[in-house]
Amino acid sequence: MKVGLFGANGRMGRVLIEALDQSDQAELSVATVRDDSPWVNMNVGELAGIGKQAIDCSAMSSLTAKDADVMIDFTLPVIFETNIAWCVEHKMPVVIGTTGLSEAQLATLDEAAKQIPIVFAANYSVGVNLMLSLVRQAASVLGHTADIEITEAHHRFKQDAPSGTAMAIGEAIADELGRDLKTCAVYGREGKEPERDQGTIGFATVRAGDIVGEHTALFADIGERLEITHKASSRLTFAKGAVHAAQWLHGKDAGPYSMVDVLNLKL
Ligand SMILES: NC(=O)C1=CN([C@@H]2O[C@H](COP(=O)(O)OP(=O)(O)OC[C@H]3O[C@@H](n4cnc5c(N)ncnc54)[C@H](OP(=O)(O)O)[C@@H]3O)[C@@H](O)[C@H]2O)C=CC1
Ligand SMILES: O=C(O)C1=N[C@H](C(=O)O)C[C@H](O)C1
Repeated sequence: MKVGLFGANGRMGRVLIEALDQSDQAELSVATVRDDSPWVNMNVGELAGIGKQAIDCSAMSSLTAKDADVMIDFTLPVIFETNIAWCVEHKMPVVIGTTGLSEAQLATLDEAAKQIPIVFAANYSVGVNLMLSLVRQAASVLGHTADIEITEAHHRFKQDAPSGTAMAIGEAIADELGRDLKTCAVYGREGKEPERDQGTIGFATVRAGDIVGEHTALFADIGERLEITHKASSRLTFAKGAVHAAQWLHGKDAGPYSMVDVLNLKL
């Protein structure tokens, strides 16, 4: 199966090249970069630091529908519309990992999924997708009495906050409790504040150094607290999950799919 990459030179793009090199079933067939990128014609293996590979990076404008069976897109929201429009126009299934998408962009994604198969997940690790079930269970038992706080930490280069995963954890907990995250979320605190409102879900963000990605959901009452934590120590975890998703997506009907579908995690 032929897999293509948008944004081959990004942090995730480079580890996706590595994950595809390690895959027995998926083969990297095209790796795009901006038309004016210094990486156009750079060998993908040399870009990823894994030794020379069969193909070089291509300018985005040279991409054709014959180049891949499925595309993978881990880029930034600024280029999201361009990439998804290309996939819709060329009837190309796509695995999307870009986070920080706006409400309008999520609506565009839903519209596109009426025409092409799309896997979209804020986090492609098995552990985080299991965590999304565990926090629901914790919320159903403790959530009506405990204070709920979600904390996340990432590297200094990350451009969106809170992380997509933190938002997905918040959505899962709010959904389980019948709350609307839009109205119950509190993002950071500063200065003099009234006593904590138990109906809220708090978010706190750390950006530092080279932290790959850490998330904790805290359920705290008087006398006890439960913390559910996931720590990613390698981006290869996300990349391997995305390659797995691409293989799973190949041949599927149009529709929106999640990593829970890919992993069949109906817990
Ligand atoms: N779902 C998941 O499991 C995970 C999701 N992510 C998400 O993946 C995304 C990428 O992360 P990361 O690799 O660290 O980010 P990087 O900043 O390292 O890479 C971003 C990529 O997008 C490209 N890009 C940015 N702006 C433009 C533009 N205007 N036109 C064309 N290309 C553009 C960059 O190309 P250029 O260098 O030329 O600008 C680069 O290839 C983020 O949204 C992150 O949150 C990350 C890890 C896991
Ligand atoms: O930007 C990152 O690096 C990551 N982004 C994703 C997110 O926003 O949740 C997933 C992972 O934590 C790494």
